[in-house]
Amino acid sequence: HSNRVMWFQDFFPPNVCPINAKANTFYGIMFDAGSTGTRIHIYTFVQKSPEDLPEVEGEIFESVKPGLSAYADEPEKGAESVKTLLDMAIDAVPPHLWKKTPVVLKATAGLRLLSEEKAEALLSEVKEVFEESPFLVPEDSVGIMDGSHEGILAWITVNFLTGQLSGQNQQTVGILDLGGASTQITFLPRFEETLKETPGDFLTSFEMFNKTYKLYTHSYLGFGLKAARLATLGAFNMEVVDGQMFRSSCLPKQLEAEWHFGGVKYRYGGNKEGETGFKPCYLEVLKVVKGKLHQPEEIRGSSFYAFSYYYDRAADTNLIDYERGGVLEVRDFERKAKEVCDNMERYNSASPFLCMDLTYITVLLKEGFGFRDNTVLQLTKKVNDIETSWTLGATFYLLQSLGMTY
Ligand SMILES: O=c1[nH]cnc2c1ncn2[C@@H]1O[C@H](COP(=O)(O)OP(=O)(O)O)[C@@H](O)[C@H]1O
Ligand SMILES: [Ca+2]
Repeated sequence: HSNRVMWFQDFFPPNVCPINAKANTFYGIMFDAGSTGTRIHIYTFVQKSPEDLPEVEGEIFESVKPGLSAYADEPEKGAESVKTLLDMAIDAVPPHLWKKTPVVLKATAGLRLLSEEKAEALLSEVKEVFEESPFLVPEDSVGIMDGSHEGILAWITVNFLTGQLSGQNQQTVGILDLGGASTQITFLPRFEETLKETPGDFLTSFEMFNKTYKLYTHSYLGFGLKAARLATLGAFNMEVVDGQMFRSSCLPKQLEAEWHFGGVKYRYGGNKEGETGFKPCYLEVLKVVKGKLHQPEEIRGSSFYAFSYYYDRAADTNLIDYERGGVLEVRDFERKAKEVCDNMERYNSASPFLCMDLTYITVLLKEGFGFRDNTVLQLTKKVNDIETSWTLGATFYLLQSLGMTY
């Protein structure tokens, strides 16, 4: 690579292109169209020399709710929510770099669950918004991301930010992402046995920063926290009959309410007459999870980074500090689930789903992935002030494919 010209050199005269000054700063804009919200990440990078990995100098982050899938029947409105966020990038990126700054939107599980027609309508409206912007719009700039990429790119992000992708002694960490509609698990297998025991479609080779990683990764569609709520209520993927009521022992007894997800309205409530509390709730949730997930032996003893709803629910219940995150064991989620579910009346002010959510997280970790009670989870929202989201990995991948980094 030694002869490669840094990409910016051809539009600065050589005498004003000081390699160590701001000229080697570049930007990337990545949209995360998640099932519960749309987010923009505007990254600033500095590449000090072609031999080093680029450095992330900063990130501007903003989000809107609901997610694109909530606009399934009014795609222009969905695209408008993207436009609002993109306008921020106009202010954040210096005008002379607009044309060199790529903008991409990747949608995840919310759009995977829509019909192809509705998803396509939304994406093509978004594409129009991009094309009217002053930024670089690569081919395939708007689309639905592959589930395996979602896990891999989050793994790249976390391991890049924790310094595991540079230098010699790489001790990579596995990651757990719990979204609204899907959940991902990704790690670098250490044992030959794991590779042998794992179904082929759970293993993906991936090249990043001149290295190839063979990762274990899988995205379980329908196993995100909100999809799991519907599954527990027996309402996931159901034709909802008008006025139909879904009940669960994981909800406060007297509760009756309505909930919108993926453009559908659901009525739900507690077990007015029957049982409520941790035990019956656990059994109810277990039906949703049991036997549905692959359990790699190797992960039982190792520690994982966890974020998204793992983080949010741990922070909501003071298991970790909302700003700083923290370290937990799987059994801490179970302890908290018991506490909340067996005292539901005391907790229902925050969210009526708190008991169900904590129980689902417990069941997913223990009975789904097969983690032990004492498996350690590092709950992290940010590392060095950068969000632990697949979006950073996706931006690296994008810059690499455009020849802007090595
Ligand atoms: O940039 C981020 N950093 C950390 N967490 C994020 C970020 N963006 C979204 N999340 C988390 O993702 C979860 C919502 O999942 P999402 O809406 O992405 O569903 P999906 O992944 O199933 O499509 C929430 O817990 C939210 O806090
Ligand atoms: Ca997500």
